[in-house]
Amino acid sequence: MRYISTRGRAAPRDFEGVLLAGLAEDGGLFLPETWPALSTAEWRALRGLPYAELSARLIHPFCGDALPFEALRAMTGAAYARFGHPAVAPLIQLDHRTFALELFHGPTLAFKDLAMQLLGPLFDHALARRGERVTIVGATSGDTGSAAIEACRDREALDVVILHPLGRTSEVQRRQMTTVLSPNIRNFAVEGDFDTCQDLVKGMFNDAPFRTEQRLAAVNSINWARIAAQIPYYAYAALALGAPDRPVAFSVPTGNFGNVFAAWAARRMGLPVARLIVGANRNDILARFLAANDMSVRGVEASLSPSMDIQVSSNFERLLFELLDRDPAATEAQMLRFREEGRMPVPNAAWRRATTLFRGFTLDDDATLAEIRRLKDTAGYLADPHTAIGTAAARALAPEDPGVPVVVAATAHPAKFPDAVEKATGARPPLPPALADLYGREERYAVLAPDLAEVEAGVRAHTRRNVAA
Ligand SMILES: Cc1ncc(COP(=O)(O)O)c(C=O)c1O
Ligand SMILES: N[C@@H](CCOP(=O)(O)O)C(=O)O
Repeated sequence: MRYISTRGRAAPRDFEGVLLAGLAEDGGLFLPETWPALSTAEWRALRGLPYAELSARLIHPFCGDALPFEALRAMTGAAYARFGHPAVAPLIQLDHRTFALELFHGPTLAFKDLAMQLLGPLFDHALARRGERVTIVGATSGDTGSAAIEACRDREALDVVILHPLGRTSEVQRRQMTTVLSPNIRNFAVEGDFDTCQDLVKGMFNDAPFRTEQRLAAVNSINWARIAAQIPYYAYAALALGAPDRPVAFSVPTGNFGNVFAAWAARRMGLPVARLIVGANRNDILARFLAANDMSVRGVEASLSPSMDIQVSSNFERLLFELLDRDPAATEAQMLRFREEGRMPVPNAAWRRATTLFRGFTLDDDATLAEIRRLKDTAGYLADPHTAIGTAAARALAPEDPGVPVVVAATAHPAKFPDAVEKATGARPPLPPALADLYGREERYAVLAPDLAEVEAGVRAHTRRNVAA
């Protein structure tokens, strides 16, 4: 399997190449040159498989010769054995046609663990084979950071630097990152929002000498391997509900567009997906795009669903490339204009194509609290604020055909956002036993200005220290 950049000017790579490269050198994102597709009979043959087996079978077509199937199967087996539920990603029925796909039974209680627990061993495998080490730089609005840190801590060939927006995550999210004191981990709190952090990460990748010197790698969903590892849970849910002989819809609380793009990729592989519902908080750029082709940045605002406090969604570029019939020059022109002007006039034909599958939905904080309360009252279900946006979106925008079930990506455990959940329901969700002492642990992080030179200096100081150690 070969991968090409959405901007067309970076050399194509194999799976291992894109795993280690992260962002393409031309600033674009990697995508498979051709999409693997399964026939109806092949999808049927996957029904009833355990999660680890299903994920190995669906991810392997993206790996090609770079990784033998048995090696990948051993990795998925070990990764998902760590999860706190035997189904790994259980499906919970909320009403007659709505289901929550719980993606938060991994070690850091958010959907990021599904991919990140696999990324750690994938990095190890590739780096051991090459005799190399890398510096991982990542940006987080709260969940990617802790999942990456948990997956990469104490791994010999990895140094990790995570940027989070100062004061803009929940306290549980921050502590999950900053209390990990492993010598290969470094946390920076940046005076800015998530978009600032993500921009700094891309700035480091686009600084070619620094990128080479530090041998940078990515754990954000700019890394194709993240998306590939998020595809199987959509198939797992759909197969359980009757696919490929029954279509399903997904409602996905969305920020960086990686999770819903993985659902789009599952559909591209032949899974019958009738609709993709994109849920947003007041940072509603994607909902405005889908409603009225208004892709314009208005500045990130803080909300009760901080992981979705994002305006510049990295993975939108992957969808845009597909909507523009894989025209890299047109994609690059759009992205450069978006960066310069903060708005992107997507050609009408491409926008209309997007709206045949995607619907956008926005929920403010008060309505999010009301939805958390409603779920508790009607289904006895405790949802975190991100998931609640997904369930409200599912009710509002379910397909007209009542025979199509709607699966909501339940992206985080309610205990990660105890203040919001308590405010909505009066009940404070306790942390699971493995994190029960989180508030008593020592924290370590440095506060940095949103300045590329300062951040690069911080990364250098971290990796030098590790080289010396
Ligand atoms: C709990 C939670 N829900 C939803 C999202 C949005 O997902 P994505 O960034 O893949 O769109 C995130 C962040 O990624 C998250 O942490
Ligand atoms: N919501 C994310 C933001 C980064 O998303 P990613 O999927 O690109 O890693 C977070 O919680 O950090």
